[in-house]
Amino acid sequence: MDKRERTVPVYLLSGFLGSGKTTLLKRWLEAAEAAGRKPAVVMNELGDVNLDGIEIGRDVRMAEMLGGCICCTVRGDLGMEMLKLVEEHEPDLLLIESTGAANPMDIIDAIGDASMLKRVELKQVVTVVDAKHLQAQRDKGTGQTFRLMKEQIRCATVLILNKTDLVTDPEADELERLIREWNRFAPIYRTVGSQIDIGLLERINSEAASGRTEITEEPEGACRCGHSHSHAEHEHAAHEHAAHEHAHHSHEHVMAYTRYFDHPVNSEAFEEMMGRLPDNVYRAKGILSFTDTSSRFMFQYAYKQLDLMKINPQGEVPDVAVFIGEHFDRAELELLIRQLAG
Ligand SMILES: Nc1nc2c(ncn2[C@@H]2O[C@H](COP(=O)(O)OP(=O)(O)OP(=O)(O)O)[C@@H](O)[C@H]2O)c(=O)[nH]1
Repeated sequence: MDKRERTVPVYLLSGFLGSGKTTLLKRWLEAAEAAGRKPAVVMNELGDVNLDGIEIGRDVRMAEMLGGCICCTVRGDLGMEMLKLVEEHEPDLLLIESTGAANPMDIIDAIGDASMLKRVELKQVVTVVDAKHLQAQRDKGTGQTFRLMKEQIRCATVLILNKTDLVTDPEADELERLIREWNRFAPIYRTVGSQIDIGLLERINSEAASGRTEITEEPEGACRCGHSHSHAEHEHAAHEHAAHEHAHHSHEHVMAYTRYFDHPVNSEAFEEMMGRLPDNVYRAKGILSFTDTSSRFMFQYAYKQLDLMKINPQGEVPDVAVFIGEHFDRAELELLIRQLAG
């Protein structure tokens, strides 16, 4: 069949900050490449630089949407970027990685709008859940982060309970029960390093996201995305709208601070500084040159866990760090960073 007549399947990767979406995206791209399929990617970052994109192969067609979240500030651009990718590159599949602060409901709407203009079809909403973080949020029991995580879980057609190496088996059982209360339909897979059979991920439950599932009553705790529950959607239109309004604003508490570095820093001082980050800075990533090593490093920090990887980025990539958290004091953070520079 002529590629232009085919429908391009779209997979949306959702999940809170640092849950393992990029790790999954990389696996997906490897699987697509191994199967001889051509993927295209839309990556969205809250910060002004796409650090995750550096890890993705240069030959993958990618649209970067930076400095805002596709579910609101740059939402209008998503459809356009998708259509451009499809038009120009005729991919076999399209993967969209949203920021961890995004509410999938709004992105699903935007994909729906794009599908009216081009043959693209949302196949799965894959929500990656950080087991340890969900556990901590559940223990706290309130707050915008907890509500957003719940929303992301509700909208999923497939759920990945990731980072299960950081919880015990009984704790993972408990978390699955909690997730089930919010989403009764999506299969749940436990993973470490988002390791899952991608073929399976593409096959399972494949009608759910595209609106073909017939559901005669809205089950308690069901997804409110309105894409898989067409009956309920009409009956509860007003309620849906209220939920939408609320959800649309539910992540405004999350903020990003992008900091460029003019000089290399000491690696030990850097690790020490990361250990002193305030609790409300729960995610950070960046690329740095150290005074005491010859290679450059990419760092990833999620909920107190710091990983450093040697990298050799292509092209001009500045030394930069992006810090993401809730209502944190930028001045306090800047002070920590200045101390680092000596
Ligand atoms: N312990 C543990 N760490 C993991 C696991 N999966 C991913 N990580 C680490 O968690 C960090 C965040 O992973 P990413 O894949 O970048 O998460 P993300 O959801 O794309 O993050 P954002 O783009 O900030 O929303 C990285 O340092 C990963 O190496 C896991 O199963 N266990």
